[in-house]
Amino acid sequence: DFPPADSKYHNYARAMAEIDADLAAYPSLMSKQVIGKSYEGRDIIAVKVTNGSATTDAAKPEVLFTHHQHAREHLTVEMALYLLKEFGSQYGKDARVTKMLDSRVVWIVPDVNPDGGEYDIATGTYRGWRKNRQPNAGSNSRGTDTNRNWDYKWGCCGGSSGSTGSETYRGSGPESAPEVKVVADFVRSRVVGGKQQIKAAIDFHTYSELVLWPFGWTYDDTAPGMTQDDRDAFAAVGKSMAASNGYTPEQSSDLYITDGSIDDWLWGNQKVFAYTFEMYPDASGAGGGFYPPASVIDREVARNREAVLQLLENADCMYRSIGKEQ
Ligand SMILES: NS(=O)(=O)N[C@@H](CCC(=O)O)C(=O)O
Ligand SMILES: [Zn+2]
Repeated sequence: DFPPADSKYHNYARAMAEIDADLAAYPSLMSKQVIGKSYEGRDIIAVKVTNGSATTDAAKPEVLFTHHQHAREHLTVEMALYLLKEFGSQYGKDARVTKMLDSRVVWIVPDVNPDGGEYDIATGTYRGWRKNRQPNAGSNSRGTDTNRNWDYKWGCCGGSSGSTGSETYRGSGPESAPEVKVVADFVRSRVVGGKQQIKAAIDFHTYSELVLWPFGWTYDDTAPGMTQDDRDAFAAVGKSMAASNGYTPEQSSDLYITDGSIDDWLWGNQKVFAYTFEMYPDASGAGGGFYPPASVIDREVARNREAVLQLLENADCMYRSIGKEQ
């Protein structure tokens, strides 16, 4: 479990229990589905948040929030729990939240890598673990970096490693990590009538306080599959979200080249306007690096409230942000 001083953080069991309590408290807004299992057999869940009695779901654009791809980035699970609490408690009270839950479907996958998260805290002292806990054939090194395992330009461009011991090991093939296949299959299941219902997404990470958008595999702003309008819409909404939380907005390759990332696949393969948020602390790491004190949780999860609302409000047409309909 977490060290005693950090007992406010939720381990897997406590996070799942908190979510079940939210489901019980807000039955008309929330439902849970198990979308698959981690390598070690833990449930990977998706929580659906919408006013079920409003117009049929078919008419509502969908937005996906994913959390905890990287084991040591525990603040991102707290971010998921905050969103569930905020949506549940503010529906019918806050006009923007109410309007969004009446007109959007929100999917929250609160823990993509539960095995890694549990391993990181299993001894009561943080291990600094990043990857999943899947063994690698012929190697004593465990773990695939799930954020290099998505099936878009996998291993194309020096943005990942082929060495099993590397922190950015891309796996034996695209979607070789069970956790990635589970979430990718879920996203593919949201193609209805040939159209992907999910329009926008945020994958939460720590740290450095950044709002990132694709592509990560190339330094170029535009490329096949990313027109100037696409890029300008990504940047316009990205900059607006960053202005609200004080993070730095940039294309993810401005940080470093990554290949096989979730955002490149969500946009490149599914045309989902997908962002990565790197949460607190800033790039200096002052404030605790991957392990900020529990005292900052409430402030740092609430810091993204406005950005989340802005993405929801833009999700029906991201090009509106650049004065286009497309
Ligand atoms: N959270 S993190 O691992 O330090 N940074 C992310 C950045 C993701 C990205 O650039 O798309 C990663 O390298 O997967
Ligand atoms: Zn990360």
